[in-house]
Amino acid sequence: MDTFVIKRPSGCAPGKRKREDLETKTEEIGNTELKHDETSRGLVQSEKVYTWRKIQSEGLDCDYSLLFGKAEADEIFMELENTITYFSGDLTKVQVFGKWHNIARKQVTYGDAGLTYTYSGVTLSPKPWVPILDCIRNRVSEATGHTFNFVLINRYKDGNDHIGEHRDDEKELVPQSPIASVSLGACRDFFFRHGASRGKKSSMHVEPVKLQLAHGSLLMMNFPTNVHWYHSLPARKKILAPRINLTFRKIICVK
Ligand SMILES: O=C(O)CCC(=O)C(=O)O
Ligand SMILES: [Fe+2]
Repeated sequence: MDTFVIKRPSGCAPGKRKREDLETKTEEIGNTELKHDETSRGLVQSEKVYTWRKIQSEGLDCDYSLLFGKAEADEIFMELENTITYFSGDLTKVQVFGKWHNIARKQVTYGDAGLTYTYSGVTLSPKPWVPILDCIRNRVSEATGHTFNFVLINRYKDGNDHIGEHRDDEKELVPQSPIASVSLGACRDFFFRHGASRGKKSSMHVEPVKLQLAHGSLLMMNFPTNVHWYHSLPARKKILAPRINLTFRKIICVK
């Protein structure tokens, strides 16, 4: 009888990473089901099946799913806490209308060698990939079919930390590429507001879109969301637990 070969390219929990290409008939199931398809050669392969929620409005197109079950998400969160080192010094400040402010969270970037991007007027190179980030990135690619060469990580120590309204519309991004936002830790509210309905002189009324980004979730922000819509993660004083968000992006490679 043919062997059942189950490829596990996506195990992100630290103890599971080396078990790729393991030959087994049994499989652990996290938050996702596993689909086993028998091919004509009798080879059985496994594939995770994700349940997606489509979020749409005028020029907004997002997909939301749980990428990791609780146990795996807990392990990934701990591994990130143990391995990720965040920016310090001047890189923890941003300039808004000429004035310097401390950002209300910690940040760092990782990515492919040779990439550069501009952050608050400074051109930087991302840190090199580390195994836990490779694992998460692979899982996102497996779930979405998209590839990414860069990640911006934000750490919110508690509900006081936040990010103000902005669009992810940097000129370094590959035009029309999606942004994949993975959330771990405390569940937080996340808001989208249409650019034309912001402020007192808004030209039209479009209902804001409010989401909750759960532990282990993936939010795909597809084109043209970031053309028309601003997003934010407001402060929530009652939240005491930390949260880590990773936005995987595709940056233009100029070599
Ligand atoms: O923390 C989040 O969910 C959003 C982060 C974000 O908008 C960004 O990094 O551009
Ligand atoms: Fe953003």
